Amino acid sequence: MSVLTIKLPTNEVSYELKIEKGILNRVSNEVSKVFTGAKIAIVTDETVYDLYAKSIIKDLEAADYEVQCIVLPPGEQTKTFDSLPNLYSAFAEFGLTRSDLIIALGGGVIGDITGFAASSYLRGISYVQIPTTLLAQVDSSVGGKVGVDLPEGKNLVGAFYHPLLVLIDPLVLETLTDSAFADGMAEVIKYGCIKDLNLFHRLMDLSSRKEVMQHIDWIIETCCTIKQVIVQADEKDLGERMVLNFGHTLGHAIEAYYHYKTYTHGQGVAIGMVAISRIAESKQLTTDGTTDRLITLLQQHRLPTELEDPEDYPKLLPYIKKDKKNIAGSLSVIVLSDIGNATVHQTSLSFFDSLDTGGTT
Ligand SMILES: NC(=O)c1ccc[n+]([C@@H]2O[C@H](COP(=O)([O-])OP(=O)(O)OC[C@H]3O[C@@H](n4cnc5c(N)ncnc54)[C@H](O)[C@@H]3O)[C@@H](O)[C@H]2O)c1
Ligand SMILES: O=C(O)C(=O)C[C@@H](O)[C@H](O)[C@H](O)COP(=O)(O)O
Ligand SMILES: [Zn+2]
Repeated sequence: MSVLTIKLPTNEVSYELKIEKGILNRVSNEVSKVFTGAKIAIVTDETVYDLYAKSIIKDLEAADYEVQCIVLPPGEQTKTFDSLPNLYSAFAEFGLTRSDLIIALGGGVIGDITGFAASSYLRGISYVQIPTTLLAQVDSSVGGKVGVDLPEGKNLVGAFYHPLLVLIDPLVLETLTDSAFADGMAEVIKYGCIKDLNLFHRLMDLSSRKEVMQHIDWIIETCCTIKQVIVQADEKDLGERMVLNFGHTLGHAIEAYYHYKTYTHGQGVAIGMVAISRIAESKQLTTDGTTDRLITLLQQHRLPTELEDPEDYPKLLPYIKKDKKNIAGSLSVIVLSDIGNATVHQTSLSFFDSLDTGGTT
Protein backbone atom coordinates (compact mmCIF):
# COMPACT_ATOMS: atom_id res chain seq x y z
CA MET A 1 0.00 0.00 0.00
CA SER A 2 1.17 3.55 -0.72
CA VAL A 3 0.10 6.20 1.73
CA LEU A 4 0.35 9.92 1.02
CA THR A 5 -0.53 12.42 3.72
CA ILE A 6 -1.96 15.78 2.71
CA LYS A 7 -1.07 18.36 5.36
CA LEU A 8 -2.64 21.79 5.19
CA PRO A 9 -0.87 24.11 7.58
CA THR A 10 -3.47 26.89 7.23
CA ASN A 11 -6.19 25.15 9.23
CA GLU A 12 -4.36 22.16 10.63
CA VAL A 13 -6.20 19.68 8.37
CA SER A 14 -4.39 16.48 7.52
CA TYR A 15 -5.67 13.37 5.78
CA GLU A 16 -4.35 10.23 4.16
CA LEU A 17 -4.64 8.94 0.62
CA LYS A 18 -4.30 5.17 0.62
CA ILE A 19 -3.58 3.50 -2.71
CA GLU A 20 -3.84 -0.28 -2.80
CA LYS A 21 -5.29 -2.94 -5.07
CA GLY A 22 -8.17 -4.59 -3.19
CA ILE A 23 -8.55 -1.87 -0.53
CA LEU A 24 -12.28 -1.72 -1.40
CA ASN A 25 -12.67 -5.08 0.34
CA ARG A 26 -11.60 -3.47 3.62
CA VAL A 27 -13.56 -0.22 3.68
CA SER A 28 -15.03 -0.77 7.17
CA ASN A 29 -11.59 -1.48 8.58
CA GLU A 30 -10.07 1.66 7.04
CA VAL A 31 -13.06 3.85 7.94
CA SER A 32 -13.02 2.69 11.57
CA LYS A 33 -9.49 4.12 11.92
CA VAL A 34 -10.73 7.67 11.29
CA PHE A 35 -14.42 7.61 12.24
CA THR A 36 -16.04 6.69 15.56
CA GLY A 37 -19.71 7.52 14.81
CA ALA A 38 -22.63 5.21 14.00
CA LYS A 39 -24.31 6.25 10.74
CA ILE A 40 -22.86 6.32 7.25
CA ALA A 41 -24.61 7.70 4.16
CA ILE A 42 -23.06 6.45 0.93
CA VAL A 43 -23.64 8.57 -2.17
CA THR A 44 -23.01 6.85 -5.48
CA ASP A 45 -24.38 6.63 -9.02
CA GLU A 46 -26.43 3.84 -10.62
CA THR A 47 -23.48 2.28 -12.45
CA VAL A 48 -21.18 2.21 -9.45
CA TYR A 49 -24.01 1.03 -7.20
CA ASP A 50 -24.45 -2.10 -9.31
CA LEU A 51 -20.72 -2.76 -9.53
CA TYR A 52 -19.30 -1.91 -6.11
CA ALA A 53 -21.72 -0.37 -3.59
CA LYS A 54 -23.52 -3.55 -2.57
CA SER A 55 -20.44 -5.32 -1.20
CA ILE A 56 -19.25 -2.17 0.57
CA ILE A 57 -22.64 -1.78 2.26
CA LYS A 58 -22.49 -5.42 3.38
CA ASP A 59 -19.00 -4.93 4.79
CA LEU A 60 -19.99 -1.76 6.68
CA GLU A 61 -23.16 -3.32 8.06
CA ALA A 62 -21.23 -6.36 9.20
CA ALA A 63 -19.07 -3.93 11.17
CA ASP A 64 -22.26 -2.61 12.86
CA TYR A 65 -22.56 0.71 11.05
CA GLU A 66 -26.05 1.88 10.14
CA VAL A 67 -25.85 2.49 6.39
CA GLN A 68 -28.06 4.33 3.92
CA CYS A 69 -27.18 4.42 0.22
CA ILE A 70 -28.31 7.31 -2.00
CA VAL A 71 -28.09 6.49 -5.70
CA LEU A 72 -27.95 9.28 -8.30
CA PRO A 73 -28.12 9.04 -12.10
CA PRO A 74 -24.65 8.78 -13.69
CA GLY A 75 -23.01 11.59 -15.64
CA GLU A 76 -22.23 15.29 -15.52
CA GLN A 77 -25.93 16.22 -15.64
CA THR A 78 -26.12 15.09 -12.01
CA LYS A 79 -23.54 17.64 -10.83
CA THR A 80 -26.05 20.46 -10.59
CA PHE A 81 -27.76 22.54 -7.98
CA ASP A 82 -31.00 20.68 -8.69
CA SER A 83 -29.57 17.41 -7.36
CA LEU A 84 -28.76 18.92 -3.98
CA PRO A 85 -32.21 19.17 -2.29
CA ASN A 86 -32.77 15.43 -2.67
CA LEU A 87 -29.37 14.71 -1.19
CA TYR A 88 -29.93 17.01 1.80
CA SER A 89 -33.41 15.54 2.37
CA ALA A 90 -32.06 12.00 2.23
CA PHE A 91 -29.41 12.91 4.84
CA ALA A 92 -32.06 14.51 7.06
CA GLU A 93 -34.51 11.59 6.74
CA PHE A 94 -31.71 9.19 7.64
CA GLY A 95 -31.09 11.33 10.74
CA LEU A 96 -27.47 12.07 9.89
CA THR A 97 -25.83 14.20 12.61
CA ARG A 98 -22.53 16.04 12.81
CA SER A 99 -20.88 13.01 14.37
CA ASP A 100 -21.82 10.80 11.39
CA LEU A 101 -20.17 10.26 8.02
CA ILE A 102 -20.81 10.53 4.29
CA ILE A 103 -18.96 8.41 1.74
CA ALA A 104 -18.61 9.59 -1.88
CA LEU A 105 -18.32 6.40 -3.93
CA GLY A 106 -17.86 7.09 -7.63
CA GLY A 107 -16.18 9.29 -10.21
CA GLY A 108 -15.52 13.00 -10.11
CA VAL A 109 -19.19 13.88 -10.47
CA ILE A 110 -20.14 11.99 -7.33
CA GLY A 111 -17.03 13.19 -5.47
CA ASP A 112 -17.64 16.85 -6.29
CA ILE A 113 -21.37 16.98 -5.53
CA THR A 114 -21.14 14.79 -2.44
CA GLY A 115 -18.20 16.80 -1.09
CA PHE A 116 -20.19 19.98 -1.61
CA ALA A 117 -23.26 18.49 0.10
CA ALA A 118 -21.01 17.40 2.98
CA SER A 119 -19.51 20.89 3.24
CA SER A 120 -22.94 22.49 3.58
CA TYR A 121 -25.16 19.93 5.35
CA LEU A 122 -25.29 20.88 9.06
CA ARG A 123 -22.60 23.46 8.08
CA GLY A 124 -20.15 20.65 7.51
CA ILE A 125 -20.06 16.90 8.16
CA SER A 126 -17.11 14.55 7.64
CA TYR A 127 -16.81 12.64 4.38
CA VAL A 128 -14.59 10.00 2.82
CA GLN A 129 -13.71 9.85 -0.88
CA ILE A 130 -13.68 6.44 -2.58
CA PRO A 131 -12.90 7.40 -6.19
CA THR A 132 -13.76 4.80 -8.81
CA THR A 133 -12.65 6.45 -12.08
CA LEU A 134 -9.07 7.11 -13.13
CA LEU A 135 -9.85 10.82 -13.25
CA ALA A 136 -11.15 10.78 -9.70
CA GLN A 137 -8.23 8.67 -8.43
CA VAL A 138 -5.55 10.96 -9.86
CA ASP A 139 -7.26 14.31 -9.43
CA SER A 140 -10.77 15.06 -8.17
CA SER A 141 -10.66 13.10 -4.89
CA VAL A 142 -7.53 14.98 -3.82
CA GLY A 143 -7.32 18.61 -2.73
CA GLY A 144 -10.77 19.50 -1.45
CA LYS A 145 -12.30 21.32 -4.42
CA VAL A 146 -15.99 20.41 -4.33
CA GLY A 147 -18.95 21.93 -6.11
CA VAL A 148 -21.60 21.89 -8.80
CA ASP A 149 -22.02 23.31 -12.32
CA LEU A 150 -24.36 26.10 -13.37
CA PRO A 151 -25.69 26.58 -16.92
CA GLU A 152 -23.59 29.77 -16.91
CA GLY A 153 -20.35 27.96 -16.16
CA LYS A 154 -18.53 25.01 -14.73
CA ASN A 155 -18.07 24.55 -10.96
CA LEU A 156 -19.38 28.05 -10.33
CA VAL A 157 -20.75 27.09 -6.91
CA GLY A 158 -18.47 25.24 -4.55
CA ALA A 159 -16.15 25.16 -1.60
CA PHE A 160 -12.77 23.98 -0.42
CA TYR A 161 -13.67 21.09 1.86
CA HIS A 162 -11.28 18.23 2.46
CA PRO A 163 -12.21 14.60 3.06
CA LEU A 164 -11.28 12.66 6.18
CA LEU A 165 -9.69 9.94 4.08
CA VAL A 166 -9.26 8.89 0.42
CA LEU A 167 -9.29 5.18 -0.46
CA ILE A 168 -7.97 4.41 -3.95
CA ASP A 169 -8.38 0.91 -5.39
CA PRO A 170 -6.84 0.68 -8.89
CA LEU A 171 -8.64 -2.66 -9.50
CA VAL A 172 -11.96 -0.88 -10.02
CA LEU A 173 -10.56 0.79 -13.13
CA GLU A 174 -10.93 -2.53 -14.98
CA THR A 175 -14.67 -1.96 -15.39
CA LEU A 176 -14.44 1.58 -16.83
CA THR A 177 -15.46 2.17 -20.42
CA ASP A 178 -12.58 3.06 -22.76
CA SER A 179 -13.97 6.56 -22.99
CA ALA A 180 -14.02 7.07 -19.19
CA PHE A 181 -10.51 5.63 -18.96
CA ALA A 182 -9.32 8.10 -21.62
CA ASP A 183 -10.90 10.97 -19.64
CA GLY A 184 -8.63 10.12 -16.74
CA MET A 185 -5.64 10.00 -19.08
CA ALA A 186 -6.32 13.63 -20.02
CA GLU A 187 -5.61 14.70 -16.42
CA VAL A 188 -2.65 12.29 -16.19
CA ILE A 189 -1.17 13.89 -19.32
CA LYS A 190 -1.90 17.32 -17.80
CA TYR A 191 0.34 16.45 -14.82
CA GLY A 192 3.14 15.49 -17.19
CA CYS A 193 2.71 18.76 -19.07
CA ILE A 194 2.72 21.02 -16.02
CA LYS A 195 5.25 19.37 -13.73
CA ASP A 196 6.83 16.15 -14.87
CA LEU A 197 8.71 15.61 -18.13
CA ASN A 198 9.62 12.09 -17.01
CA LEU A 199 5.92 11.21 -16.62
CA PHE A 200 5.25 12.65 -20.10
CA HIS A 201 8.03 10.49 -21.57
CA ARG A 202 6.82 7.36 -19.78
CA LEU A 203 3.30 7.93 -21.14
CA MET A 204 4.75 8.17 -24.65
CA ASP A 205 6.01 4.59 -24.22
CA LEU A 206 2.55 3.29 -23.31
CA SER A 207 0.16 2.97 -26.18
CA SER A 208 -2.67 0.76 -24.96
CA ARG A 209 -4.93 0.86 -21.92
CA LYS A 210 -3.49 -2.54 -21.00
CA GLU A 211 0.03 -1.10 -20.93
CA VAL A 212 -1.12 1.85 -18.83
CA MET A 213 -2.75 -0.56 -16.36
CA GLN A 214 0.56 -2.42 -15.97
CA HIS A 215 2.00 0.80 -14.49
CA ILE A 216 -1.17 2.12 -12.87
CA ASP A 217 -0.01 2.17 -9.23
CA TRP A 218 3.01 4.26 -10.16
CA ILE A 219 0.93 6.57 -12.38
CA ILE A 220 -1.68 7.21 -9.68
CA GLU A 221 0.95 7.77 -7.00
CA THR A 222 2.96 10.11 -9.23
CA CYS A 223 -0.09 12.24 -10.07
CA CYS A 224 -1.35 12.33 -6.48
CA THR A 225 2.10 13.31 -5.25
CA ILE A 226 2.25 16.22 -7.70
CA LYS A 227 -1.19 17.36 -6.58
CA GLN A 228 -0.29 16.86 -2.90
CA VAL A 229 2.73 19.16 -3.17
CA ILE A 230 0.81 21.84 -5.08
CA VAL A 231 -2.26 21.79 -2.81
CA GLN A 232 -0.12 21.93 0.33
CA ALA A 233 1.64 25.01 -1.04
CA ASP A 234 -1.52 26.83 -2.18
CA GLU A 235 -4.68 25.25 -0.81
CA LYS A 236 -7.02 28.07 -1.82
CA ASP A 237 -5.93 28.38 -5.47
CA LEU A 238 -4.46 31.86 -5.17
CA GLY A 239 -1.20 31.20 -7.01
CA GLU A 240 0.71 28.01 -7.75
CA ARG A 241 -2.38 25.76 -7.61
CA MET A 242 -3.71 27.47 -10.73
CA VAL A 243 -1.30 25.39 -12.85
CA LEU A 244 -3.59 22.40 -12.20
CA ASN A 245 -6.04 24.33 -14.36
CA PHE A 246 -3.91 23.94 -17.51
CA GLY A 247 -6.35 23.40 -20.41
CA HIS A 248 -9.34 24.08 -18.15
CA THR A 249 -10.13 27.68 -19.14
CA LEU A 250 -11.15 26.36 -22.53
CA GLY A 251 -12.12 22.90 -21.34
CA HIS A 252 -14.69 24.27 -18.92
CA ALA A 253 -15.96 26.67 -21.59
CA ILE A 254 -16.41 23.73 -23.97
CA GLU A 255 -18.31 21.67 -21.40
CA ALA A 256 -20.65 24.56 -20.55
CA TYR A 257 -21.18 25.76 -24.14
CA TYR A 258 -22.45 22.28 -25.10
CA HIS A 259 -24.60 22.09 -21.93
CA TYR A 260 -22.39 19.38 -20.38
CA LYS A 261 -23.71 16.88 -22.92
CA THR A 262 -21.33 16.73 -25.88
CA TYR A 263 -17.85 16.71 -24.36
CA THR A 264 -16.81 15.15 -21.05
CA HIS A 265 -14.45 16.94 -18.66
CA GLY A 266 -11.45 14.92 -19.85
CA GLN A 267 -12.25 15.60 -23.51
CA GLY A 268 -12.74 19.32 -22.85
CA VAL A 269 -9.42 19.49 -21.01
CA ALA A 270 -7.64 17.64 -23.85
CA ILE A 271 -8.97 20.03 -26.50
CA GLY A 272 -8.35 22.98 -24.17
CA MET A 273 -4.69 22.04 -23.57
CA VAL A 274 -4.09 21.90 -27.32
CA ALA A 275 -5.82 25.20 -28.12
CA ILE A 276 -4.09 27.14 -25.33
CA SER A 277 -0.70 25.70 -26.29
CA ARG A 278 -1.22 26.67 -29.92
CA ILE A 279 -2.02 30.23 -28.95
CA ALA A 280 0.89 30.40 -26.47
CA GLU A 281 3.25 28.92 -29.06
CA SER A 282 2.19 31.50 -31.65
CA LYS A 283 3.02 34.19 -29.07
CA GLN A 284 6.40 32.57 -28.32
CA LEU A 285 5.38 31.90 -24.73
CA THR A 286 5.70 28.17 -25.36
CA THR A 287 8.64 26.38 -27.00
CA ASP A 288 8.07 25.52 -30.67
CA GLY A 289 6.88 21.98 -31.23
CA THR A 290 5.26 21.59 -27.80
CA THR A 291 1.71 21.52 -29.18
CA ASP A 292 2.60 18.82 -31.72
CA ARG A 293 4.13 16.67 -28.99
CA LEU A 294 1.01 17.14 -26.87
CA ILE A 295 -1.31 16.26 -29.75
CA THR A 296 0.63 13.07 -30.47
CA LEU A 297 0.40 11.94 -26.84
CA LEU A 298 -3.29 12.78 -26.49
CA GLN A 299 -4.16 10.93 -29.69
CA GLN A 300 -2.10 7.95 -28.56
CA HIS A 301 -4.36 7.81 -25.49
CA ARG A 302 -7.54 8.16 -27.55
CA LEU A 303 -8.39 11.73 -26.70
CA PRO A 304 -9.76 14.43 -29.02
CA THR A 305 -7.51 17.37 -29.83
CA GLU A 306 -9.92 19.65 -31.76
CA LEU A 307 -13.59 20.59 -31.58
CA GLU A 308 -15.63 18.66 -34.11
CA ASP A 309 -16.95 21.95 -35.42
CA PRO A 310 -14.09 24.52 -35.47
CA GLU A 311 -16.63 27.30 -36.06
CA ASP A 312 -17.65 26.90 -32.42
CA TYR A 313 -14.30 28.10 -30.99
CA PRO A 314 -15.24 31.82 -30.87
CA LYS A 315 -18.53 30.92 -29.20
CA LEU A 316 -16.54 29.88 -26.14
CA LEU A 317 -15.47 33.46 -25.36
CA PRO A 318 -18.45 34.35 -23.09
CA TYR A 319 -17.63 31.33 -20.94
CA ILE A 320 -13.92 32.17 -20.85
CA LYS A 321 -14.89 35.55 -19.37
CA LYS A 322 -16.58 33.75 -16.45
CA ASP A 323 -13.53 31.63 -15.58
CA LYS A 324 -12.86 31.68 -11.83
CA LYS A 325 -9.23 32.64 -12.42
CA ASN A 326 -10.34 36.00 -13.84
CA ILE A 327 -10.04 38.74 -11.26
CA ALA A 328 -10.94 42.39 -11.79
CA GLY A 329 -10.69 42.19 -15.57
CA SER A 330 -7.36 40.37 -15.59
CA LEU A 331 -7.34 36.89 -17.09
CA SER A 332 -4.99 34.25 -15.72
CA VAL A 333 -4.18 31.58 -18.28
CA ILE A 334 -1.90 28.63 -17.72
CA VAL A 335 0.76 28.21 -20.35
CA LEU A 336 3.63 25.76 -20.71
CA SER A 337 7.06 27.26 -21.21
CA ASP A 338 7.80 23.71 -22.36
CA ILE A 339 6.68 20.21 -21.43
CA GLY A 340 7.02 19.82 -17.65
CA ASN A 341 6.94 23.54 -16.86
CA ALA A 342 3.79 25.60 -16.47
CA THR A 343 3.34 29.23 -15.53
CA VAL A 344 0.41 31.48 -14.72
CA HIS A 345 0.25 34.17 -17.42
CA GLN A 346 -1.64 37.41 -16.72
CA THR A 347 -3.38 38.66 -19.82
CA SER A 348 -6.64 39.97 -21.26
CA LEU A 349 -9.38 38.58 -23.47
CA SER A 350 -7.41 39.61 -26.58
CA PHE A 351 -5.11 36.65 -25.78
CA PHE A 352 -7.85 34.56 -27.36
CA ASP A 353 -8.12 36.61 -30.59
CA SER A 354 -6.93 33.69 -32.72
CA LEU A 355 -9.39 31.30 -31.07
CA ASP A 356 -11.66 31.38 -34.13
CA THR A 357 -9.22 28.93 -35.69
CA GLY A 358 -8.64 26.91 -32.49
CA GLY A 359 -5.42 28.85 -32.04
CA THR A 360 -3.97 28.28 -35.51
CA THR A 361 -3.06 31.70 -36.87
N1 LIG B 1 -12.61 18.45 -7.63
C1 LIG B 1 -11.58 18.40 -8.45
O1 LIG B 1 -10.45 18.77 -8.13
C2 LIG B 1 -11.80 17.85 -9.84
C3 LIG B 1 -10.70 17.48 -10.63
C4 LIG B 1 -10.95 16.97 -11.89
C5 LIG B 1 -12.25 16.78 -12.34
N2 LIG B 1 -13.28 17.12 -11.53
C6 LIG B 1 -14.67 16.88 -11.97
O2 LIG B 1 -14.86 15.49 -12.13
C7 LIG B 1 -15.94 15.28 -13.04
C8 LIG B 1 -15.58 14.20 -14.03
O3 LIG B 1 -15.32 13.01 -13.33
P1 LIG B 1 -15.29 11.59 -14.05
O4 LIG B 1 -14.56 11.68 -15.32
O5 LIG B 1 -14.89 10.61 -13.02
O6 LIG B 1 -16.82 11.41 -14.47
P2 LIG B 1 -18.05 10.63 -13.81
O7 LIG B 1 -18.05 10.76 -12.35
O8 LIG B 1 -19.25 11.08 -14.56
O9 LIG B 1 -17.73 9.10 -14.17
C9 LIG B 1 -17.71 8.72 -15.53
C10 LIG B 1 -18.60 7.49 -15.77
O10 LIG B 1 -17.95 6.34 -15.24
C11 LIG B 1 -18.88 5.56 -14.46
N3 LIG B 1 -18.06 4.85 -13.48
C12 LIG B 1 -17.48 5.36 -12.38
N4 LIG B 1 -16.68 4.43 -11.83
C13 LIG B 1 -16.77 3.32 -12.59
C14 LIG B 1 -16.15 2.04 -12.55
N5 LIG B 1 -15.21 1.75 -11.66
N6 LIG B 1 -16.47 1.15 -13.51
C15 LIG B 1 -17.38 1.46 -14.48
N7 LIG B 1 -17.98 2.65 -14.58
C16 LIG B 1 -17.66 3.58 -13.65
C17 LIG B 1 -19.83 6.56 -13.91
O11 LIG B 1 -21.05 5.95 -13.58
C18 LIG B 1 -19.97 7.55 -15.08
O12 LIG B 1 -20.94 7.08 -15.98
C19 LIG B 1 -16.22 16.61 -13.69
O13 LIG B 1 -17.39 17.17 -13.16
C20 LIG B 1 -15.02 17.45 -13.31
O14 LIG B 1 -15.33 18.82 -13.24
C21 LIG B 1 -13.09 17.65 -10.31
O1 LIG C 1 -7.58 20.90 -8.04
C1 LIG C 1 -7.44 21.86 -8.79
O2 LIG C 1 -7.07 22.97 -8.37
C2 LIG C 1 -7.74 21.75 -10.23
O3 LIG C 1 -7.78 22.75 -10.93
C3 LIG C 1 -7.96 20.38 -10.78
C4 LIG C 1 -8.81 20.36 -12.04
O4 LIG C 1 -8.44 19.21 -12.76
C5 LIG C 1 -10.30 20.23 -11.74
O5 LIG C 1 -10.99 20.05 -12.94
C6 LIG C 1 -10.94 21.30 -10.89
O6 LIG C 1 -12.25 20.93 -10.53
C7 LIG C 1 -11.06 22.63 -11.59
O7 LIG C 1 -11.36 23.57 -10.64
P1 LIG C 1 -11.95 25.00 -10.97
O8 LIG C 1 -11.57 25.80 -9.78
O9 LIG C 1 -11.33 25.49 -12.23
O10 LIG C 1 -13.41 24.84 -11.11
ZN1 LIG D 1 -9.84 18.82 -14.37
